[in-house]
Amino acid sequence: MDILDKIIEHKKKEVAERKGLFPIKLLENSIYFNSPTVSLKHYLQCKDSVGIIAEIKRKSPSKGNINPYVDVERTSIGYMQAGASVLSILTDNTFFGGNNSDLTTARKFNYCPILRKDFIVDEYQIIEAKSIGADAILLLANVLTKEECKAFTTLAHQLGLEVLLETHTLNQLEYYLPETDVLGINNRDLKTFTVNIERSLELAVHLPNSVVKVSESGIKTADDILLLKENGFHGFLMGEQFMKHAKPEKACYELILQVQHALNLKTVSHEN
Ligand SMILES: O=P(O)(O)OC[C@@H](O)[C@@H](O)c1c[nH]c2ccccc12
Repeated sequence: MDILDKIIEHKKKEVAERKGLFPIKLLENSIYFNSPTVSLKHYLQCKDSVGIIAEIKRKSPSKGNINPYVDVERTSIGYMQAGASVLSILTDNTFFGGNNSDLTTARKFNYCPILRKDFIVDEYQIIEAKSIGADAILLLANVLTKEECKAFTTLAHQLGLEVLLETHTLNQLEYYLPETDVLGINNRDLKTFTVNIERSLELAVHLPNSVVKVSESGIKTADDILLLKENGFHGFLMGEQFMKHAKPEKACYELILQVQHALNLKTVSHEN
């Protein structure tokens, strides 16, 4: 049994418990349940932003503790002030140290798209995502059947949420549907933890330009982002590279400055 199997087994038990503790009727009473959402797809296509999806990740199965006591209010606001386009908040507690209130805290203080990063195995979690203030959910092709992905996408849209579909292999690109909002390519193999951003480049050539694409995991430098941008990526999901610093928002700010500087230089040299 690999780590992904363990996570999913645990998640199914957790969801069954939560359904008992917080029935759907209760979730529907949340102030966020009927609130309008902010479009991830739209924000990722804004021409004047770099496209960073900045993540709050306290720990991970591959790295252990990264920043267990992060101040979510300060860091989420700081990420947005740094020029990030989207926030990604891990809400899984057992393996990633996050929780639903991290997302709600980020929601209270920011007007931007917020991705709920968790392992969705049940429709209940999609309703829960809306009730805690998320704008978008992650669906993993690694974990779900094509039919489940389709049904979960339909429910997400009914609730006003967008879907980031995460893939890792060529076969999984078949999960992409016309109604999928954003396609993610995870550079990390969730079963072995090997990370290589080449994975994004290899898979992207099989996709039409019109697909909004996000490269996820293992992104470290401005050069990584420039390379991915040249290959048609709109979004860059980054966790550890920021979170390993005491002030993740400062690392985010510096990286965005570097990318903007490189992009400006490029425009100037094209003009000459
Ligand atoms: O910390 P990194 O290497 O920058 O990766 C961020 C993000 O892509 C990663 O946390 C992630 C991608 N897909 C996931 C699915 C579940 C949990 C976590 C993830």
